[in-house]
Amino acid sequence: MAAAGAACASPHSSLLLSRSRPHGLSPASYMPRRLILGVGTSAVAALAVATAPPAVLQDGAATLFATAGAYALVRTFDVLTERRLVEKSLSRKIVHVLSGVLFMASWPLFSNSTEARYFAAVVPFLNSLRLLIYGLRLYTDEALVKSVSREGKPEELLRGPLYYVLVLLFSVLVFWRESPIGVVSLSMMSGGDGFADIVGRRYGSVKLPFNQKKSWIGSISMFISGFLLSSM
Ligand SMILES: Nc1ccn([C@@H]2O[C@H](COP(=O)(O)OP(=O)(O)OP(=O)(O)O)[C@@H](O)[C@H]2O)c(=O)n1
Ligand SMILES: C/C(=C\CO)CCC[C@H](C)CCC[C@H](C)CCCC(C)C
Repeated sequence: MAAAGAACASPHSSLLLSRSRPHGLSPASYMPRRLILGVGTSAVAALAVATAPPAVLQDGAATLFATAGAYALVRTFDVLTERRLVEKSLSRKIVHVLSGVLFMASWPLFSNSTEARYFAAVVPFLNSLRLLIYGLRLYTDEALVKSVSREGKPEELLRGPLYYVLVLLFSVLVFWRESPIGVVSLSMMSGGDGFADIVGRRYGSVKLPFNQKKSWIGSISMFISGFLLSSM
């Protein structure tokens, strides 16, 4: 099994083994070993295929995991702001950064099937429904409003946060993991924009000549963090 595993791990190991005769082995004793290795390798490959979970199960589990993660993220920052461990405006930006970054980080959990992107799209879709329901005040969710709004008004959910999850939804459906356009755009929107705020608000005393609300350091942080994130 270990030998077969090693042969699987490196495609050359099986070739090397079949060309060179190990010391102390007669051709007679060596031949069956070659045979066993060959059979073992294909058996392990067949076993791996047979025991792999069906794509639909894998994608279903990944969707559940990411949906629960999104819920936990918002709850965590609600608790942190409630206990005054994190400032409200900082909490909103951290949720902004982490939502996109962790969502992209969850993509490898999905299978390679053609339907995988639709499963992944369920996560921003559910979150957009959630923002609509609470933003329109059909129900109330204090935690969500506190974690992602500026002033604590439910209507605010229908602006920045809703546009944000709709961009995630669009990018997953159109670009998924296959195009760098999606990854770069989401990295800029989540990481770049979030870091521009976090750094710019604290250290951005020198403003851009054409926009007095934005600073040089904030804009530079946006490009650097967006670039680093998309290259990861
Ligand atoms: N290039 C940038 C972007 C942002 N900022 C800083 O981050 C703050 C928020 O910027 P932004 O994220 O663009 O604004 P919003 O999220 O729309 O607004 P809010 O201030 O309500 O968070 C700005 O006021 C500014 O201090 C900056 O210095 N340079
Ligand atoms: C505060 C926000 C934008 C305005 O600046 C972001 C709002 C985020 C949403 C309420 C939650 C979005 C969750 C993502 C769709 C999925 C995250 C999954 C991950 C595994 C945690």
